[in-house]
Amino acid sequence: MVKGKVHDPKVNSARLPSPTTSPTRVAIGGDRSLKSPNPELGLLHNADSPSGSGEFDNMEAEKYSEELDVAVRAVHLACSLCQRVQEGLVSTSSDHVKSKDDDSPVTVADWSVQAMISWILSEHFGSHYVSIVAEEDVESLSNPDSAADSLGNSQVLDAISRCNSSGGPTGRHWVLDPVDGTLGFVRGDQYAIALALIEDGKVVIGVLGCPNYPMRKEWLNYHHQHYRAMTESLLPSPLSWEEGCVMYARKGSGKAWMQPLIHGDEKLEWPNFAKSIQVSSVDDPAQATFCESMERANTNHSFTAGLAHSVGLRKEPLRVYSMVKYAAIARGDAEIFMKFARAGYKEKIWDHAAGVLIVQEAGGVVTDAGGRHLDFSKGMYLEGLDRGIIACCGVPLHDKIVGAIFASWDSSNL
Ligand SMILES: Nc1ncnc2c1ncn2[C@@H]1O[C@H](COP(=O)(O)O)[C@@H](OP(=O)(O)O)[C@H]1O
Ligand SMILES: [Mg+2]
Repeated sequence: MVKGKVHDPKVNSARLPSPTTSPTRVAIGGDRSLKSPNPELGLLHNADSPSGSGEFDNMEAEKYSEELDVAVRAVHLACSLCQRVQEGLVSTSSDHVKSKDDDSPVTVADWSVQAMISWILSEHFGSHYVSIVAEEDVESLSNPDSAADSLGNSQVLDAISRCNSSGGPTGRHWVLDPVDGTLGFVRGDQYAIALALIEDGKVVIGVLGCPNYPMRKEWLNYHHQHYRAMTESLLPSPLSWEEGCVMYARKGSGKAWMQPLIHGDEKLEWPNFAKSIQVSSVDDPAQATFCESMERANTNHSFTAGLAHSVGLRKEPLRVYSMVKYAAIARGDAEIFMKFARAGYKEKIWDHAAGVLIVQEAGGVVTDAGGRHLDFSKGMYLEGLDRGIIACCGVPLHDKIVGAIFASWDSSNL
């Protein structure tokens, strides 16, 4: 059994980069730094703030800056934790992977990340004020065959069980997928840590950690383990193959940001910067890359192949696990993401909230197959979702795909 690293001192003492070019950094380390108001919180909204903005813009830019700051730092920590667990998983047996009631896999990383992020949010904002909707429930941990013995202590179980909100149309709810794309995670491939804040039914901040995101978009096609070995042998300096990023956005800012993931001891010294990201400007289907779930069970590959053909997409689909697909759209590394789950499957808000906001703020469009915005106000499911999800870098491609769905749906066997 892999040991849980929720309170790993090395992870907790890491200093996280501020999302701006400011040289100032604040340690997330001990309880105090999480509990006390952070004097540097302005750093985040400085990054958001349009130049020459007036008082109103400053007020707008300050909105959610504290939440975003805490969330970005928490996701960085979660990424470090997952990287260590994944390294352990791929080098040992599948003993560390458990199955939930629906047979989907779950690992100690899922519970550890959920416990850690729940604990960070509660320490910072007060456990009575924090509502968290998250993928893992504490019942699966009570299973004698679960990883509970490696997590063990009651504080951790408390932190996990605090994530028992089911969201809804009013109030503030944090939404967490501790390890999205668990199959990718256990196979040593792509996965994501997704944290979003929903207020009165709208996603207002989104943070997506993608620990295995490659530095070259072509490498998204390769299994993570393979490209890592390949780049180590091909590239001159060890830093060249550094990978992984944390992306984030705040609703209405019209901007999305990306920080490189901090690695090992470099956590303490890593230059402090965040880079603005934008969707691709490609609107010619022949030039566009579309991505979709790796798993046939999660989306209908033959329906998307038909759509691709009818709108003139020429490239092979990019099949990637997890919300890394939203990350690829937001970074401009792919143009389209489509998902058509089998009839009866209800999409969960934690599988989309963070990614949708980041793509939208990076300039993209995300709707259901009927062209309507996704509704995050109905609890833990995307109730009312029309058939599937379409994320595009821009309106021209989006219109073409929604038009093609309209034209072909009735003749499909979906
Ligand atoms: N039958 C199904 N149809 C559609 N989506 C499914 C599904 N079963 C699981 N999923 C969701 O698809 C996510 C993985 O997406 P992808 O296929 O893009 O990698 C899973 O997230 P988790 O891995 O967090 O459980 C899960 O929520
Ligand atoms: Mg998920």
